[in-house]
Amino acid sequence: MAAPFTRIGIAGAGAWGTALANAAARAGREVVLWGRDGAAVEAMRETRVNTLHLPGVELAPAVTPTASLFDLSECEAVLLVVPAQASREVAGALGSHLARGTPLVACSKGIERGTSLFMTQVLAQACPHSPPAILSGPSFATDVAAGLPTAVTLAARDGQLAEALARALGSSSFRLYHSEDVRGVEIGGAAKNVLAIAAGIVGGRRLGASAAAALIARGFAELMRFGKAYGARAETLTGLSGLGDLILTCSTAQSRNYALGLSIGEVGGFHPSGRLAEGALTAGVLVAMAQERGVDMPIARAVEAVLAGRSDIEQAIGSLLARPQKAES
Ligand SMILES: NC(=O)C1=CN([C@@H]2O[C@H](COP(=O)(O)OP(=O)(O)OC[C@H]3O[C@@H](n4cnc5c(N)ncnc54)[C@H](O)[C@@H]3O)[C@@H](O)[C@H]2O)C=CC1
Ligand SMILES: O=C(CO)COP(=O)(O)O
Repeated sequence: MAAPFTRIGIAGAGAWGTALANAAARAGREVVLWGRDGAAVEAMRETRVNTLHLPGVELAPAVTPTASLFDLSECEAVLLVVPAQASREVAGALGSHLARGTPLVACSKGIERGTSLFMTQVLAQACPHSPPAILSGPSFATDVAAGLPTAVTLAARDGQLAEALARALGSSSFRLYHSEDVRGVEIGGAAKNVLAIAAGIVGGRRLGASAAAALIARGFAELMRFGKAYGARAETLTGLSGLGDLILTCSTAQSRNYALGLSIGEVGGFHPSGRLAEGALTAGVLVAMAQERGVDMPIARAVEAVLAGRSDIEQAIGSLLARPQKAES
């Protein structure tokens, strides 16, 4: 029988971790929310607001903030919600605290640089006694925190586990679909962030709504090609975590990745804002992995070249438009 998941741990008290903590509380769970910054956690305990990352949103009464990883040891499942590149470090530190078999759900969107591993592969290595799962889909932290209707996908290799976790975290405003296609779900979230930077550049350069739509459609073709080459199912890539999240993130400056592209398009160069934009960290490894399997991803390549300073925007746009005409695929 699946665990009842009475108590859920959240490792990472940024915008998304805090929003997920409230969502889990809304689903009727007891929630322990871990953040690494002791002073910020203390302030959260006193004010019941995560002023730094999710201002204006009150923590639900069932959420207990803590700066001690030990406090996650009683949790029946833990959501890992730190930036993708920090996932190995935090999952490794969690390992000694979690009971054997406690599911660990990756909620970040990226691919590990240096190893080219997807998030659940990183978790499996760093925390080998926990079955890994992935939660991803079109969902801004502010929307989820506000209780606006949102739908995402939760995947685990064990379909019964995915279903039980989805049931434990879901509510009328936060709907979770379950899946066994772990790879498909994690690829969609990682790739769409890179493509969203391109969409932002198109917006910042004022290239028009037609170009924006073309970018999404051709970007989706790249995501599909990459996903198929790495073992994703087509129906996952066309679902919430693939096409759904691509459309969301390529459409509004509410996305930090789109906003980064917007500023590049407007200003003409890459000036890091200090806000997390996972696509900027994923672009290089995504393009390298595409190349390795012979997958053509011209838009992702152009984003990577701009971010690395090897190409300016006019060159990047020019190289995309100058590609030889070909059959649509
Ligand atoms: N904000 C959003 O709307 C959504 C974000 N995500 C994903 O969630 C992940 C986290 O994003 P956000 O929470 O929005 O970022 P954020 O910038 O709001 O928060 C990141 C948190 O991680 C912590 N952190 C960073 N490095 C750490 C380390 N080495 N050890 C421990 N903690 C560390 C920071 O202190 C901070 O609390 C990203 O992969 C993002 O793509 C997914 C869906 C929605
Ligand atoms: O993943 C997200 C929405 O689904 C959040 O996007 P950004 O990280 O670009 O803000």
